[in-house]
Amino acid sequence: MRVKICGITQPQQATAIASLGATALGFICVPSSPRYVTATQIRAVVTQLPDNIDKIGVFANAHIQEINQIVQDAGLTGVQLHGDESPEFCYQVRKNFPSVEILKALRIRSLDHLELAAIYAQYVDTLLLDAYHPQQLGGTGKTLDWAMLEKFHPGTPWFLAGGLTPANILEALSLVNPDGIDLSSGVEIQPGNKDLNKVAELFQKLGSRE
Ligand SMILES: O=C(O)c1ccccc1NCC(=O)[C@H](O)[C@H](O)COP(=O)(O)O
Repeated sequence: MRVKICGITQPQQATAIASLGATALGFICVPSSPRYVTATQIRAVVTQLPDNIDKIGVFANAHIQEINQIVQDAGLTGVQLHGDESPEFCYQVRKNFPSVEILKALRIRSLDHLELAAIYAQYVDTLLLDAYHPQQLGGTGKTLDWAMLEKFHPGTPWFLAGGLTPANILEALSLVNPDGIDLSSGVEIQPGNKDLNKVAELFQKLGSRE
């Protein structure tokens, strides 16, 4: 299973988290976020990481030119669209970056909202389901209703996100069967400062399933 730790800001924490078992790291390219990092800061982290770690930039309602510039300057291997991007916009991004993984985050409010997944699945490589929060776009610590996702099979690989922690991950995975999981605030001391003990506990819990 893919494991993405999101909201990385510090090079030493990135390499430690990769060594613990993360397969992907996320960098928040949304200026209003307390976890925001510039392309220069991301590059400083990315150059320290092994090739097999996915380096994913998280954007929200950004212009395609801005995404383009940051992908190149930072050395990203993936782009996560976490705002209100339309399927058409996702398709444009997909066409612009044929060798970059494109992820669309859907902030799920209700069962009806899940129907969007089938539409977006046609235009992106991967979906990410996050919890809806009226004021914050992401990193909220709010969980989804996992029982609602028991039969969720969008036809494309997907990550489960939203309020996952070392304490609740096994319960979540007993109900839901995603291709990957994404955690941010559940493994943090404060926004952008990851708690390596919690990350280690997460991988210990995941290891106990095998
Ligand atoms: O984390 C942020 O600050 C953020 C800001 C704006 C857009 C997206 C953001 N995070 C996206 C993520 O992929 C988080 O990992 C995801 O929302 C889960 O967060 P959490 O509930 O804290 O595990």
